[in-house]
Amino acid sequence: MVRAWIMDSDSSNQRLPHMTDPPQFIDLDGLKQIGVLYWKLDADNYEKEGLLQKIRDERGYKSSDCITCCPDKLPDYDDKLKMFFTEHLHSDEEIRFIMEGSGYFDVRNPEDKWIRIECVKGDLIIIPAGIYHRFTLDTNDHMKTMRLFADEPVWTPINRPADDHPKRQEYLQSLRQCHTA
Ligand SMILES: CSCCC(=O)/C(O)=C/O
Ligand SMILES: [Fe+2]
Repeated sequence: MVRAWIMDSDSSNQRLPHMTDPPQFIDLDGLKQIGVLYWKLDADNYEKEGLLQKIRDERGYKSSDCITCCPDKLPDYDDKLKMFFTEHLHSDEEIRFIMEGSGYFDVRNPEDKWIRIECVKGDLIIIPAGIYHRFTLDTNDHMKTMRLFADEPVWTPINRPADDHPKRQEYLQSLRQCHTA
């Protein structure tokens, strides 16, 4: 099952877990409260399993592609990983289905602390539009992921600060509504 935790304040080696001592784990409900959604799929049999297609149909994801993050398969590997790890938001959801390997998606919680989400083969994660986040490989240095998109397969990071961005405002409003409901 996916694990998530509040990160420590050590800014060395982004690929290490960076758990606090003792660890402060966040469960699936805690992730859902900040808009992050998660499913576990059978990465070796997902077409037959049918759950991915069901999620695609329900959430209207029209296109997808695959990206393999590793030194010999990702063009401009160093620059891309730097870009992925630069805190940013997107105007759409970020939907990633891990087909091989592993990596960390970090998201900011309402107190602006980093929550590290450990994603491994079979994990499907949806990071909401407007949340500040970043991505890094872990020390295994390999992750193959399917990227799903509501429309054209376009990936545009909007680096922090982007507090006035409409989707950032919309996201913050959704958190307020969640906590007053
Ligand atoms: C492993 S998917 C590449 C990273 C990415 O698309 C993104 O937006 C990270 O936040
Ligand atoms: Fe992103």
